[in-house]
Amino acid sequence: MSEEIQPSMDYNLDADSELRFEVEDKNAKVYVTLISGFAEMFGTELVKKKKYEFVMGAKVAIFTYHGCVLHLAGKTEVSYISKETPMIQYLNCHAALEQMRVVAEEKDERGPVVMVVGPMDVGKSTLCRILLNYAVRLGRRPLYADTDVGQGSLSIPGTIGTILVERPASIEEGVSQTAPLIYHFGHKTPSGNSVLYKAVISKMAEVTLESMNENKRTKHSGIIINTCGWVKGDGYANLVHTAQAFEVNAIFVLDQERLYNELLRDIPSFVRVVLLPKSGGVVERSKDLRVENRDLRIKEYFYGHKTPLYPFSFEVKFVDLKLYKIGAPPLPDSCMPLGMKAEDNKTKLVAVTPNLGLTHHILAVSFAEFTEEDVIGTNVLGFVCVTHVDMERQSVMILSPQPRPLPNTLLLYSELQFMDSHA
Ligand SMILES: Nc1ncnc2c1ncn2[C@@H]1O[C@H](COP(=O)(O)OP(=O)(O)OP(=O)(O)O)[C@@H](O)[C@H]1O
Repeated sequence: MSEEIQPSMDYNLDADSELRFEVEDKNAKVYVTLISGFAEMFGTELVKKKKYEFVMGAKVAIFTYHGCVLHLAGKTEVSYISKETPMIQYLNCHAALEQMRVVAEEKDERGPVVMVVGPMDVGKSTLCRILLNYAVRLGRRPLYADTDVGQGSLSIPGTIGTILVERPASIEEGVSQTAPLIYHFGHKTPSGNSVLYKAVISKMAEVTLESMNENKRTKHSGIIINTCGWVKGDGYANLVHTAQAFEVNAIFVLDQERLYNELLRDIPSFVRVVLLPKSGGVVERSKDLRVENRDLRIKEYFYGHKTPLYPFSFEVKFVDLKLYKIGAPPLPDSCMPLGMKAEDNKTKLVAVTPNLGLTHHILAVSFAEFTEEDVIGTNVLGFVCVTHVDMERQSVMILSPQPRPLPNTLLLYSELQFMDSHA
């Protein structure tokens, strides 16, 4: 078989410009090397002469403040240099946050808590990554809270979480996922259960803010909060709730003037609300691609990304499972017990009797041992996937990152599914 000759080319970038490219081919491998000068990818500096590998799905911008030469080898979908980037504005935002951190240090107060908002595909996650990278490059130790349940970066979809950021994101693998604090939500969009979403956000915010008191460096460094692209109606109400719960002191609004004006109207004036342009390079993702991405995140959870992981498969008897779903089906207020609102039902733990419908579903393994505990407000240990339900044997087969036994048997049902094609 003759090997296809791969294109390879040097790109000369002027100061304040970026090389953008996408990799779409399933088997393509694209390599980038910084030949001379200085360059960074979403805030992480490239090491000179090091070869970085990108595979299918990569949508990349390599930016330079001073000019550089980059070598690009392999089949890309598009590759071009752009001089129109909002990086200087993003850098100014970082500088403003840094000033707030200096003041926080002097007064031993909490540093900036900033929320990044905007519609879908405007580069919210990318801006968070840039701001976090710039902060750690200056020796800061900020927290990153990801409240995007659909396309979050800290764990599998259907969850929200917080992580302490101690080093710049890896060029090839993104934001580090070491030891995040993860909360189960169980739906791929906040609209799946808005009451529960708000309750989980409140709890996560409380714990995250409290954790800042344990470490002075983190306290002064602050928090960067990423949000969902759902900005209308209930989605907007969720954003306002998140801002209140985290007691934010700045909001960066990407691309949408309407959202910016709504926030100016509804958020107290001591919160700085800043409108920022989106980068022309941000790539729109179709609905199908979002579904694919969600699937990929779950696959990576069990099977790893660059470094392969080897999950375990074992049987668990129905009697050994304490399986719950959060949120009972809606009842009219008139049918509710005295003093309860229909809303309370949405955060209620409902026992699930195992059945065939569980097949392929993700289950969150709770840290809580008893239902009397605050299960919704307790973070999770990890996730398993039901690969098979055997009604005759009264058991389920599960895919788990750890060998048997389950570290805890209180499991929470998730609407998200994963077809394990490896099994
Ligand atoms: N300047 C750029 N040039 C090329 N690609 C970029 C650039 N900025 C961001 N991207 C890519 O665009 C894609 C979408 O960006 P990002 O995930 O930050 O958007 P988002 O607003 O957070 O999306 P969502 O609505 O799903 O939360 C990502 O794959 C990212 O790598």
